[in-house]
Amino acid sequence: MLRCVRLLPAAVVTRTFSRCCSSSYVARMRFMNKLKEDEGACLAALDSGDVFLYHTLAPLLRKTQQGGVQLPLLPAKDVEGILNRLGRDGRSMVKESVLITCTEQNHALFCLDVGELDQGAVEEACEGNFVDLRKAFFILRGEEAPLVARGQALLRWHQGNGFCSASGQPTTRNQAGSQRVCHSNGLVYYPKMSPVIITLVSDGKRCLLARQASFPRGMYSALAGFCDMGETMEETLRREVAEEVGLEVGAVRYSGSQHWPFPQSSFMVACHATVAPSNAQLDVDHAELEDARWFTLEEIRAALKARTPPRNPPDQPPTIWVPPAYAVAHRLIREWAEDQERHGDGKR
Ligand SMILES: NC(=O)C1=CN([C@@H]2O[C@H](COP(=O)(O)OP(=O)(O)OC[C@H]3O[C@@H](n4cnc5c(N)ncnc54)[C@H](O)[C@@H]3O)[C@@H](O)[C@H]2O)C=CC1
Ligand SMILES: [Mg+2]
Repeated sequence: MLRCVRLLPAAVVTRTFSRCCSSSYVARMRFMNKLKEDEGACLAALDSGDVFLYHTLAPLLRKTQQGGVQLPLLPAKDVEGILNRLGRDGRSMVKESVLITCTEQNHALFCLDVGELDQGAVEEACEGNFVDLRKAFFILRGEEAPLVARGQALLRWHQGNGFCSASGQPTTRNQAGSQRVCHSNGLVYYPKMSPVIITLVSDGKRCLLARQASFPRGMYSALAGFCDMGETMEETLRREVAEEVGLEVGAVRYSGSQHWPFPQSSFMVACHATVAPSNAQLDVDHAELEDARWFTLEEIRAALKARTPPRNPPDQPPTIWVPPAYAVAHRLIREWAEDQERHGDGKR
Protein backbone atom coordinates (compact mmCIF):
# COMPACT_ATOMS: atom_id res chain seq x y z
CA MET A 1 0.00 0.00 0.00
CA LEU A 2 2.91 2.39 0.64
CA ARG A 3 3.75 2.01 -3.02
CA CYS A 4 0.17 2.90 -3.96
CA VAL A 5 0.30 6.11 -2.04
CA ARG A 6 3.56 7.10 -3.66
CA LEU A 7 2.32 6.30 -7.13
CA LEU A 8 -1.09 7.83 -6.74
CA PRO A 9 -2.17 9.90 -3.74
CA ALA A 10 -5.67 8.72 -4.48
CA ALA A 11 -7.50 10.32 -1.61
CA VAL A 12 -6.19 13.74 -2.59
CA VAL A 13 -6.41 13.82 -6.37
CA THR A 14 -9.07 11.33 -7.40
CA ARG A 15 -12.32 12.98 -8.47
CA THR A 16 -15.70 11.38 -8.74
CA PHE A 17 -18.12 12.07 -11.53
CA SER A 18 -20.82 13.70 -9.40
CA ARG A 19 -18.34 16.18 -7.92
CA CYS A 20 -17.13 17.46 -11.26
CA CYS A 21 -20.34 17.48 -13.22
CA SER A 22 -22.59 20.48 -12.78
CA SER A 23 -23.02 22.14 -16.10
CA SER A 24 -24.59 24.36 -18.70
CA TYR A 25 -25.70 21.90 -21.34
CA VAL A 26 -25.04 24.00 -24.43
CA ALA A 27 -21.49 24.99 -23.41
CA ARG A 28 -20.68 21.39 -22.61
CA MET A 29 -21.99 20.01 -25.92
CA ARG A 30 -20.14 22.65 -27.94
CA PHE A 31 -16.91 21.97 -26.12
CA MET A 32 -17.31 18.22 -26.68
CA ASN A 33 -17.89 18.82 -30.38
CA LYS A 34 -14.73 20.93 -30.59
CA LEU A 35 -12.72 18.17 -28.93
CA LYS A 36 -13.93 15.67 -31.54
CA GLU A 37 -12.85 17.91 -34.41
CA ASP A 38 -9.72 19.65 -33.13
CA GLU A 39 -6.82 17.27 -32.43
CA GLY A 40 -4.73 19.89 -30.57
CA ALA A 41 -7.62 20.97 -28.36
CA CYS A 42 -8.38 17.33 -27.55
CA LEU A 43 -4.77 16.61 -26.60
CA ALA A 44 -4.69 19.71 -24.38
CA ALA A 45 -7.97 18.59 -22.76
CA LEU A 46 -6.45 15.17 -22.14
CA ASP A 47 -3.35 16.70 -20.53
CA SER A 48 -5.49 18.52 -17.98
CA GLY A 49 -8.27 15.92 -17.87
CA ASP A 50 -9.14 12.77 -15.96
CA VAL A 51 -9.06 9.15 -17.06
CA PHE A 52 -10.88 6.05 -15.85
CA LEU A 53 -9.33 2.68 -16.55
CA TYR A 54 -10.31 -0.72 -17.88
CA HIS A 55 -8.38 -3.96 -18.03
CA THR A 56 -9.52 -6.10 -20.98
CA LEU A 57 -12.78 -4.11 -20.94
CA ALA A 58 -13.46 -4.55 -17.18
CA PRO A 59 -13.70 -1.12 -15.45
CA LEU A 60 -11.55 -0.24 -12.44
CA LEU A 61 -13.74 0.42 -9.39
CA ARG A 62 -12.78 1.44 -5.88
CA LYS A 63 -14.47 0.84 -2.54
CA THR A 64 -15.56 3.99 -0.72
CA GLN A 65 -15.18 4.57 3.01
CA GLN A 66 -18.97 4.43 3.29
CA GLY A 67 -18.98 0.83 2.04
CA GLY A 68 -20.09 1.69 -1.49
CA VAL A 69 -18.24 1.54 -4.79
CA GLN A 70 -17.14 4.37 -7.06
CA LEU A 71 -15.57 4.87 -10.45
CA PRO A 72 -12.22 6.55 -9.71
CA LEU A 73 -11.35 9.38 -12.10
CA LEU A 74 -7.58 9.69 -12.17
CA PRO A 75 -5.74 12.77 -13.45
CA ALA A 76 -4.20 11.88 -16.82
CA LYS A 77 -0.79 13.01 -15.61
CA ASP A 78 -0.96 10.56 -12.69
CA VAL A 79 -1.97 7.72 -14.99
CA GLU A 80 1.03 8.57 -17.16
CA GLY A 81 3.28 8.39 -14.09
CA ILE A 82 1.84 5.04 -13.00
CA LEU A 83 2.32 3.56 -16.47
CA ASN A 84 5.91 4.82 -16.57
CA ARG A 85 6.58 3.21 -13.19
CA LEU A 86 5.09 -0.04 -14.47
CA GLY A 87 7.68 -0.04 -17.26
CA ARG A 88 5.62 1.39 -20.14
CA ASP A 89 5.76 4.57 -22.20
CA GLY A 90 3.08 6.34 -20.16
CA ARG A 91 2.73 9.28 -22.49
CA SER A 92 2.08 7.14 -25.58
CA MET A 93 -0.36 4.92 -23.72
CA VAL A 94 -2.36 7.79 -22.25
CA LYS A 95 -2.68 9.29 -25.73
CA GLU A 96 -4.68 6.16 -26.64
CA SER A 97 -7.43 7.31 -24.24
CA VAL A 98 -10.91 7.84 -25.66
CA LEU A 99 -13.01 10.94 -24.93
CA ILE A 100 -16.16 10.22 -22.90
CA THR A 101 -17.61 13.49 -21.60
CA CYS A 102 -16.71 16.84 -20.04
CA THR A 103 -17.94 19.35 -17.49
CA GLU A 104 -19.10 22.91 -18.04
CA GLN A 105 -15.69 24.00 -16.79
CA ASN A 106 -14.20 22.27 -19.87
CA HIS A 107 -12.74 19.52 -17.77
CA ALA A 108 -12.63 16.46 -20.01
CA LEU A 109 -13.06 12.83 -19.02
CA PHE A 110 -11.41 10.00 -20.98
CA CYS A 111 -11.05 6.25 -20.59
CA LEU A 112 -8.21 3.85 -21.36
CA ASP A 113 -7.81 0.07 -21.49
CA VAL A 114 -4.55 -1.09 -19.89
CA GLY A 115 -5.12 -4.74 -20.76
CA GLU A 116 -1.51 -5.21 -21.86
CA LEU A 117 -0.30 -4.58 -18.28
CA ASP A 118 -0.37 -6.94 -15.33
CA GLN A 119 -3.84 -6.57 -13.82
CA GLY A 120 -2.74 -6.97 -10.21
CA ALA A 121 0.01 -4.36 -10.57
CA VAL A 122 -2.43 -1.74 -11.91
CA GLU A 123 -5.00 -2.60 -9.23
CA GLU A 124 -2.40 -2.12 -6.53
CA ALA A 125 -1.11 1.13 -8.00
CA CYS A 126 -4.62 2.55 -8.41
CA GLU A 127 -6.13 1.18 -5.19
CA GLY A 128 -9.03 -0.50 -6.95
CA ASN A 129 -10.19 -3.65 -8.67
CA PHE A 130 -11.18 -4.39 -12.24
CA VAL A 131 -14.77 -5.65 -12.18
CA ASP A 132 -16.79 -7.37 -14.90
CA LEU A 133 -19.07 -4.73 -16.44
CA ARG A 134 -22.30 -6.69 -15.86
CA LYS A 135 -21.41 -6.93 -12.16
CA ALA A 136 -20.47 -3.24 -12.12
CA PHE A 137 -24.02 -2.34 -13.24
CA PHE A 138 -25.37 -3.87 -10.01
CA ILE A 139 -23.07 -1.89 -7.70
CA LEU A 140 -22.34 1.49 -9.32
CA ARG A 141 -24.28 4.66 -8.59
CA GLY A 142 -26.74 5.86 -11.23
CA GLU A 143 -24.66 8.49 -12.98
CA GLU A 144 -21.53 6.32 -13.22
CA ALA A 145 -23.11 3.30 -14.95
CA PRO A 146 -23.65 5.07 -18.32
CA LEU A 147 -20.04 6.29 -18.26
CA VAL A 148 -18.59 2.81 -17.90
CA ALA A 149 -21.06 1.49 -20.48
CA ARG A 150 -20.07 4.13 -23.02
CA GLY A 151 -16.37 3.71 -22.27
CA GLN A 152 -16.44 -0.05 -22.70
CA ALA A 153 -18.44 0.20 -25.93
CA LEU A 154 -16.02 2.71 -27.46
CA LEU A 155 -12.92 0.80 -26.38
CA ARG A 156 -14.36 -2.45 -27.74
CA TRP A 157 -15.20 -0.73 -31.02
CA HIS A 158 -11.61 0.53 -31.42
CA GLN A 159 -10.21 -2.89 -30.55
CA GLY A 160 -12.34 -4.51 -33.26
CA ASN A 161 -11.99 -1.92 -36.02
CA GLY A 162 -8.26 -1.59 -36.53
CA PHE A 163 -8.57 -2.51 -40.23
CA CYS A 164 -10.66 -1.21 -43.12
CA SER A 165 -13.21 -3.79 -44.30
CA ALA A 166 -12.87 -2.54 -47.90
CA SER A 167 -9.07 -2.25 -48.30
CA GLY A 168 -7.78 -4.44 -45.48
CA GLN A 169 -5.40 -1.60 -44.56
CA PRO A 170 -4.97 -0.35 -40.96
CA THR A 171 -7.34 2.43 -39.84
CA THR A 172 -6.21 5.42 -37.78
CA ARG A 173 -8.23 6.99 -34.97
CA ASN A 174 -8.66 10.68 -34.26
CA GLN A 175 -7.47 11.99 -30.88
CA ALA A 176 -10.97 11.94 -29.35
CA GLY A 177 -11.54 8.36 -30.51
CA SER A 178 -14.86 9.32 -32.14
CA GLN A 179 -13.91 7.94 -35.57
CA ARG A 180 -11.34 5.90 -37.51
CA VAL A 181 -10.13 6.60 -41.04
CA CYS A 182 -8.63 4.38 -43.73
CA HIS A 183 -6.04 6.58 -45.43
CA SER A 184 -5.77 4.32 -48.47
CA ASN A 185 -9.36 5.04 -49.61
CA GLY A 186 -10.62 7.82 -47.32
CA LEU A 187 -13.37 5.71 -45.72
CA VAL A 188 -14.40 7.06 -42.32
CA TYR A 189 -15.75 4.63 -39.70
CA TYR A 190 -17.93 5.73 -36.76
CA PRO A 191 -18.85 3.69 -33.67
CA LYS A 192 -22.02 1.68 -34.34
CA MET A 193 -25.00 0.60 -32.27
CA SER A 194 -27.51 -2.07 -33.30
CA PRO A 195 -31.15 -1.07 -32.69
CA VAL A 196 -33.02 -3.41 -30.33
CA ILE A 197 -36.68 -3.15 -29.30
CA ILE A 198 -37.44 -4.27 -25.76
CA THR A 199 -41.08 -4.77 -24.82
CA LEU A 200 -42.95 -5.38 -21.61
CA VAL A 201 -46.19 -7.10 -22.60
CA SER A 202 -49.16 -6.86 -20.23
CA ASP A 203 -52.59 -8.49 -20.29
CA GLY A 204 -53.93 -5.82 -17.94
CA LYS A 205 -53.30 -7.72 -14.71
CA ARG A 206 -50.07 -9.61 -15.37
CA CYS A 207 -46.85 -8.86 -17.23
CA LEU A 208 -44.81 -11.19 -19.38
CA LEU A 209 -41.15 -11.87 -18.56
CA ALA A 210 -38.79 -14.37 -20.13
CA ARG A 211 -35.33 -15.78 -19.61
CA GLN A 212 -32.65 -17.06 -21.95
CA ALA A 213 -30.49 -19.97 -20.84
CA SER A 214 -27.49 -17.58 -20.73
CA PHE A 215 -29.10 -15.25 -18.13
CA PRO A 216 -27.88 -15.38 -14.52
CA ARG A 217 -29.74 -17.95 -12.41
CA GLY A 218 -33.33 -16.92 -11.67
CA MET A 219 -33.22 -13.71 -13.75
CA TYR A 220 -36.16 -12.81 -15.98
CA SER A 221 -36.42 -9.79 -18.28
CA ALA A 222 -38.70 -8.17 -20.86
CA LEU A 223 -38.73 -9.56 -24.42
CA ALA A 224 -36.05 -8.07 -26.66
CA GLY A 225 -35.02 -8.41 -30.28
CA PHE A 226 -32.74 -6.82 -32.87
CA CYS A 227 -34.33 -4.81 -35.68
CA ASP A 228 -34.13 -6.38 -39.11
CA MET A 229 -32.97 -4.11 -41.91
CA GLY A 230 -35.79 -1.81 -43.05
CA GLU A 231 -38.15 -2.49 -40.15
CA THR A 232 -39.95 0.18 -38.16
CA MET A 233 -39.84 0.03 -34.38
CA GLU A 234 -43.46 -1.23 -34.25
CA GLU A 235 -42.76 -3.94 -36.84
CA THR A 236 -39.79 -5.26 -34.88
CA LEU A 237 -41.79 -5.24 -31.67
CA ARG A 238 -44.72 -7.15 -33.15
CA ARG A 239 -42.47 -9.63 -34.95
CA GLU A 240 -40.30 -10.37 -31.90
CA VAL A 241 -43.29 -10.91 -29.59
CA ALA A 242 -44.92 -13.16 -32.20
CA GLU A 243 -41.71 -15.14 -32.81
CA GLU A 244 -40.69 -15.58 -29.19
CA VAL A 245 -44.00 -16.18 -27.37
CA GLY A 246 -46.64 -16.54 -30.10
CA LEU A 247 -48.71 -13.47 -29.15
CA GLU A 248 -50.19 -10.69 -31.28
CA VAL A 249 -49.86 -7.40 -29.41
CA GLY A 250 -52.39 -4.56 -29.53
CA ALA A 251 -51.54 -1.08 -28.27
CA VAL A 252 -47.89 -0.07 -28.05
CA ARG A 253 -46.54 2.78 -25.88
CA TYR A 254 -42.99 4.16 -26.07
CA SER A 255 -41.25 4.43 -22.70
CA GLY A 256 -37.60 5.39 -23.22
CA SER A 257 -34.28 4.34 -24.66
CA GLN A 258 -30.78 3.50 -23.60
CA HIS A 259 -27.39 2.56 -24.96
CA TRP A 260 -26.50 -0.95 -23.85
CA PRO A 261 -22.90 -2.09 -24.37
CA PHE A 262 -23.78 -5.78 -24.99
CA PRO A 263 -23.25 -7.79 -27.11
CA GLN A 264 -21.54 -5.24 -29.39
CA SER A 265 -23.40 -2.03 -28.42
CA SER A 266 -27.17 -1.97 -28.78
CA PHE A 267 -29.50 1.01 -28.93
CA MET A 268 -32.41 -0.18 -26.79
CA VAL A 269 -35.86 1.27 -27.52
CA ALA A 270 -38.18 0.37 -24.67
CA CYS A 271 -41.96 0.02 -25.05
CA HIS A 272 -45.02 -1.21 -23.21
CA ALA A 273 -47.46 -3.35 -25.18
CA THR A 274 -50.78 -4.96 -24.33
CA VAL A 275 -52.62 -8.11 -25.34
CA ALA A 276 -56.26 -8.89 -24.65
CA PRO A 277 -56.67 -11.27 -21.66
CA SER A 278 -58.56 -13.62 -24.00
CA ASN A 279 -55.50 -13.70 -26.26
CA ALA A 280 -52.78 -14.33 -23.67
CA GLN A 281 -52.05 -18.02 -24.22
CA LEU A 282 -48.27 -18.40 -24.64
CA ASP A 283 -46.58 -20.50 -27.28
CA VAL A 284 -42.92 -20.13 -26.30
CA ASP A 285 -40.08 -20.64 -28.81
CA HIS A 286 -37.77 -22.74 -26.65
CA ALA A 287 -34.94 -22.43 -29.18
CA GLU A 288 -34.70 -18.74 -28.13
CA LEU A 289 -36.09 -18.71 -24.61
CA GLU A 290 -35.58 -21.10 -21.74
CA ASP A 291 -38.85 -19.91 -20.18
CA ALA A 292 -41.51 -17.20 -20.53
CA ARG A 293 -44.28 -16.66 -18.02
CA TRP A 294 -46.95 -14.25 -16.87
CA PHE A 295 -46.20 -12.64 -13.49
CA THR A 296 -48.59 -11.02 -11.03
CA LEU A 297 -47.98 -7.64 -9.42
CA GLU A 298 -47.12 -9.37 -6.15
CA GLU A 299 -44.43 -11.48 -7.85
CA ILE A 300 -43.06 -8.40 -9.63
CA ARG A 301 -42.88 -6.40 -6.39
CA ALA A 302 -40.80 -9.17 -4.83
CA ALA A 303 -38.58 -9.43 -7.94
CA LEU A 304 -37.87 -5.68 -7.93
CA LYS A 305 -36.68 -5.94 -4.32
CA ALA A 306 -34.31 -8.88 -4.93
CA ARG A 307 -30.64 -7.92 -5.26
CA THR A 308 -29.11 -11.38 -5.67
CA PRO A 309 -30.11 -14.62 -7.40
CA PRO A 310 -32.98 -16.26 -5.47
CA ARG A 311 -32.14 -19.51 -3.65
CA ASN A 312 -35.49 -21.11 -4.47
CA PRO A 313 -35.59 -24.11 -2.11
CA PRO A 314 -37.55 -26.97 -3.70
CA ASP A 315 -40.32 -26.88 -1.08
CA GLN A 316 -41.24 -23.21 -1.82
CA PRO A 317 -42.70 -21.47 -4.90
CA PRO A 318 -39.84 -20.19 -7.11
CA THR A 319 -39.06 -16.47 -7.05
CA ILE A 320 -37.20 -14.43 -9.64
CA TRP A 321 -35.06 -11.33 -9.91
CA VAL A 322 -34.83 -8.78 -12.72
CA PRO A 323 -32.01 -6.77 -14.42
CA PRO A 324 -30.30 -4.03 -12.38
CA ALA A 325 -31.83 -0.57 -11.90
CA TYR A 326 -29.64 0.87 -14.65
CA ALA A 327 -31.08 -1.48 -17.31
CA VAL A 328 -34.03 -0.15 -19.28
CA ALA A 329 -35.74 -3.54 -18.71
CA HIS A 330 -35.83 -2.69 -14.99
CA ARG A 331 -37.39 0.66 -15.79
CA LEU A 332 -40.14 -0.97 -17.88
CA ILE A 333 -40.91 -3.48 -15.12
CA ARG A 334 -40.94 -0.78 -12.42
CA GLU A 335 -43.20 1.44 -14.57
CA TRP A 336 -45.62 -1.44 -15.06
CA ALA A 337 -45.75 -2.12 -11.30
CA GLU A 338 -46.30 1.58 -10.52
CA ASP A 339 -49.01 1.77 -13.14
CA GLN A 340 -50.76 -1.27 -11.67
CA GLU A 341 -50.54 0.23 -8.19
CA ARG A 342 -52.12 3.47 -9.45
CA HIS A 343 -54.78 2.10 -11.80
CA GLY A 344 -54.88 -1.68 -11.82
CA ASP A 345 -56.34 -4.34 -9.57
CA GLY A 346 -53.10 -4.35 -7.65
CA LYS A 347 -54.10 -1.35 -5.46
CA ARG A 348 -52.95 -1.86 -1.93
N1 LIG B 1 -30.71 -3.09 -21.29
C1 LIG B 1 -31.65 -3.98 -21.03
O1 LIG B 1 -32.49 -3.77 -20.14
C2 LIG B 1 -31.68 -5.27 -21.80
C3 LIG B 1 -30.87 -5.45 -22.90
N2 LIG B 1 -30.96 -6.57 -23.68
C4 LIG B 1 -30.09 -6.65 -24.86
O2 LIG B 1 -30.87 -6.84 -26.01
C5 LIG B 1 -30.15 -7.65 -26.90
C6 LIG B 1 -31.09 -8.33 -27.86
O3 LIG B 1 -31.92 -9.26 -27.21
P1 LIG B 1 -32.04 -10.76 -27.75
O4 LIG B 1 -33.26 -11.34 -27.12
O5 LIG B 1 -30.76 -11.47 -27.53
O6 LIG B 1 -32.24 -10.51 -29.32
P2 LIG B 1 -32.94 -11.46 -30.42
O7 LIG B 1 -34.21 -12.00 -29.88
O8 LIG B 1 -32.99 -10.66 -31.69
O9 LIG B 1 -31.98 -12.71 -30.58
C7 LIG B 1 -30.59 -12.62 -30.70
C8 LIG B 1 -30.17 -13.22 -32.04
O10 LIG B 1 -30.48 -12.30 -33.05
C9 LIG B 1 -29.53 -12.39 -34.11
N3 LIG B 1 -29.12 -11.01 -34.45
C10 LIG B 1 -29.72 -10.26 -35.40
N4 LIG B 1 -29.15 -9.05 -35.48
C11 LIG B 1 -28.15 -9.02 -34.60
C12 LIG B 1 -27.19 -8.02 -34.20
N5 LIG B 1 -27.15 -6.82 -34.78
N6 LIG B 1 -26.33 -8.32 -33.20
C13 LIG B 1 -26.37 -9.52 -32.61
N7 LIG B 1 -27.24 -10.51 -32.93
C14 LIG B 1 -28.15 -10.27 -33.91
C15 LIG B 1 -28.42 -13.31 -33.62
O11 LIG B 1 -28.64 -14.56 -34.22
C16 LIG B 1 -28.66 -13.41 -32.13
O12 LIG B 1 -28.30 -14.67 -31.61
C17 LIG B 1 -29.36 -8.62 -25.99
O13 LIG B 1 -28.17 -8.99 -26.62
C18 LIG B 1 -29.11 -7.80 -24.73
O14 LIG B 1 -27.79 -7.33 -24.71
C19 LIG B 1 -31.86 -7.56 -23.41
C20 LIG B 1 -32.69 -7.46 -22.32
C21 LIG B 1 -32.62 -6.34 -21.39
MG1 LIG C 1 -35.02 -11.99 -27.94
